[in-house]
Formats: sequence, structure tokens, C-alpha cells
Amino acid sequence: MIMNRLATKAISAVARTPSSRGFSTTSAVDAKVAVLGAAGGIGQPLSLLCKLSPEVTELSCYDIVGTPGVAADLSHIPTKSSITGSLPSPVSWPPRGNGGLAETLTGADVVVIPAGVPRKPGMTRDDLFNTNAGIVKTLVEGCAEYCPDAMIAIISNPVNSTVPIAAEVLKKAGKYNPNKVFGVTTLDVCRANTFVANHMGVDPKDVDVTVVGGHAGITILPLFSRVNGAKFTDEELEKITVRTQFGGDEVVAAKAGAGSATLSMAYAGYIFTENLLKAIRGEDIVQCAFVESNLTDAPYFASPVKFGKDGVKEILPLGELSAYEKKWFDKMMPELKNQIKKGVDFVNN
Ligand SMILES: NC(=O)C1=CN([C@@H]2O[C@H](COP(=O)(O)OP(=O)(O)OC[C@H]3O[C@@H](n4cnc5c(N)ncnc54)[C@H](O)[C@@H]3O)[C@@H](O)[C@H]2O)C=CC1
Ligand SMILES: O=C([O-])CC(=O)C(=O)O
Repeated sequence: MIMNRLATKAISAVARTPSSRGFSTTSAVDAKVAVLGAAGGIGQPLSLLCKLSPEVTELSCYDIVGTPGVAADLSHIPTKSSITGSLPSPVSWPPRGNGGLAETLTGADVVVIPAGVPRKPGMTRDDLFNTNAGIVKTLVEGCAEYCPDAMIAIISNPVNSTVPIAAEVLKKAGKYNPNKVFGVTTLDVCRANTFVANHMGVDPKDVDVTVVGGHAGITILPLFSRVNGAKFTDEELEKITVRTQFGGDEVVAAKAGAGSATLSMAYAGYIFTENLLKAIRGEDIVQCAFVESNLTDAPYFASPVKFGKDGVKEILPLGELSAYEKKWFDKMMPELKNQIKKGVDFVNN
């Protein structure tokens, strides 16, 4: 239940924040968040949610296009955080210094990366590798140089490969801290919660499904056997499991060539980010994340993780899988390990 209660609290904080009567002062700690890819389909609503968050005191938006406009627009929202928007060239809003990645990242506590191309119908997430691998590599090289102590939350697909890419880039630079590099799998948890709550006829805030593995098709494994009170026929369980694994495809198909999930991902990315900021200021947080892990024989694995002020504090035990979940687990592992290896090889070969 932990993550969902946090999600509800976090969103109610957002809902309260844009009051015309004043700014929220919930956060006692200064926190700079950098969003890389901030002019995109995810980046813009994610930046909006960060601008509304009482946890954020400084928001820096970076993209290869559009961020001066995004920042000028968001700057009129009466919340306490300051905001800047930078392009790679020395163009920024407000005009200052040299702009660029250096100013975006310097002093950042959390860097969220939704930069890169989204899928079109018929594509897998792995089909994005050729374009997005290089984008993530370059941006994380910037993190190694300008904010080596920041937590880095990666949204760009394929997450199963881009997280290992980030780790290898940081290792090469001598700046890798496995406790501070995460793939964001929160949207899988959001989908599983929504679908199971609909099935059970309960409020989604009262369920919190553990989703393990990775973030692509069958590497996404929702553990519905752990949801108290949930009853399924075999067919229902198969249907809800596959729908969670391929929830992204459902949105890609409905958008019919105009991209993939953006609004639900901005929500999920915001929940993940705000939880990191709460952890930084001392709250114990548990949420699912794709991290370096020795829970299985895959070097990275998504599972419930305890976060503290320095990032990952503890990777919680996987626990027992049902026979049905074990079948999916065995099917997933070769695919997950291949996608991880592809990311590692990209940086090292
Ligand atoms: N982890 C997850 O659960 C999810 C991941 N995604 C992934 O997020 C990524 C972004 O998706 P959308 O926002 O819909 O795409 P989009 O195309 O709307 O936005 C991407 C943004 O990245 C920017 N960009 C490209 N190269 C850049 C660079 N070198 N530096 C900085 N910014 C750069 C683009 O200018 C654009 O504004 C995709 O890879 C998508 O597959 C999408 C949904 C869920
Ligand atoms: O399906 C996609 O390509 C985007 C994504 O990762 C998701 O929605 O889970």
C-alpha cells in the first residue's frame, strides 16, 4: 500500500499548491530538479507538475528546442520555485550566463530524463534504441561532469537498456553510484493499480500492486497474487497481466502515430520524482524502481526499493512468486538480460 498512499498525498499537495492566496511552504529543504527533454510530450506536463510541487525550489528545463518558451510560460504560475529554460546553445530563459547543459545541471539534486523519441504503432521499445541510446549517453555524460552527486531518474526508452547505458557512462567517468541511478517504472504500477481496482470495484488509492522485472512487454511482471481480496479466474488473471505488460501499446495504438503515453507518464514521473525529494529530506520511501540489483541473475531489476537521502537504501526481498508469476518470470529473464547487455555493450564496444 505504501506507494499508493504516497501518491495520493503527493497529488493532494499539488492540488493545494496553486492557491491564489499564497505559496505552499511544505518543503524545508532546497531542492533543484532538472528535466532533460522538458519541451516534449512528457517533459512539459512533468515540468508543470514539478512547478506545482512544494518539494521543488528550483526547476531547470532543458531540451534541444522550446525550453525558453516552456520556462517563460511556467514562470507565471505563482508557486515558490524559480524556473529556467535552456537550450544547448547559450540561449536561455531568463537570459543569463551561458545557458546550456552546464547551467541546467549544476547544483541539481534530481535529474529526470524523458528526452528521446517515442514509439509509433508497430514499433517495440527496443526499436528506439538506435536514437535514444546516444541521447541518454550524451545527457548522462553531462550529469557526470556537472552534477555527479545527483540522483538520475531515466524515463527514456528502452529503459531496460538506457539505465545500463547511464551506469556505464558514469563508471567510465569514475562517478557511478548505483544508489543514485534509476529507471522509472512507476507507470507500470499506476496501470496495474488502475486495472485491478476496476476489476475489484474499489478505489485505486486502496491498492498498490508490486510490479517487478523491467519496462518492456513481457519483462513487466505485475504480482497480482499479492493484492489482498483480489480474485481472478485463470482467464481474468491472464487478461489483466497481459494488459499491464502491454499497456503502453494500448496508448500507442490509440494515439495512432502521434506518440506514446505522455500525460499518465508525466503523472508517474512526477510521483517518482517527488518521492525522491521526500527521501532526500528524510522520509523513508518505498517505491518500485529499475535499479542495479542482485535479487536475480539479471544485473538490473525492477522491484520495491527503500529510498533514503542518499538514494537506494535497501532493495527489498522479492518474496515468493505464484506458479503463474514464476512462469512469466522464467520467460522474461533471457529477454531482460539481453536488453541490459545491449545497453552495457553500447558504451563499452
Ligand atoms: N519509462 C516509461 O514508463 C515511459 C517512457 N517513455 C519514453 O519517454 C521518451 C519521451 O517521450 P515523449 O515525451 O512522448 O517524446 P517527445 O518526442 O514528445 O519528447 C521528447 C523530447 O526530447 C527532446 N530531445 C531529443 N533529443 C534531446 C537531447 N539530446 N537533449 C535534450 N532533449 C532532447 C525532444 O526535443 C523532445 O522535446 C520516449 O523515449 C518514450 O518512449 C514514454 C512513456 C512511458
Ligand atoms: O509504450 C511506450 O512506448 C511508452 C512506454 O514506455 C509506456 O507507455 O509504458
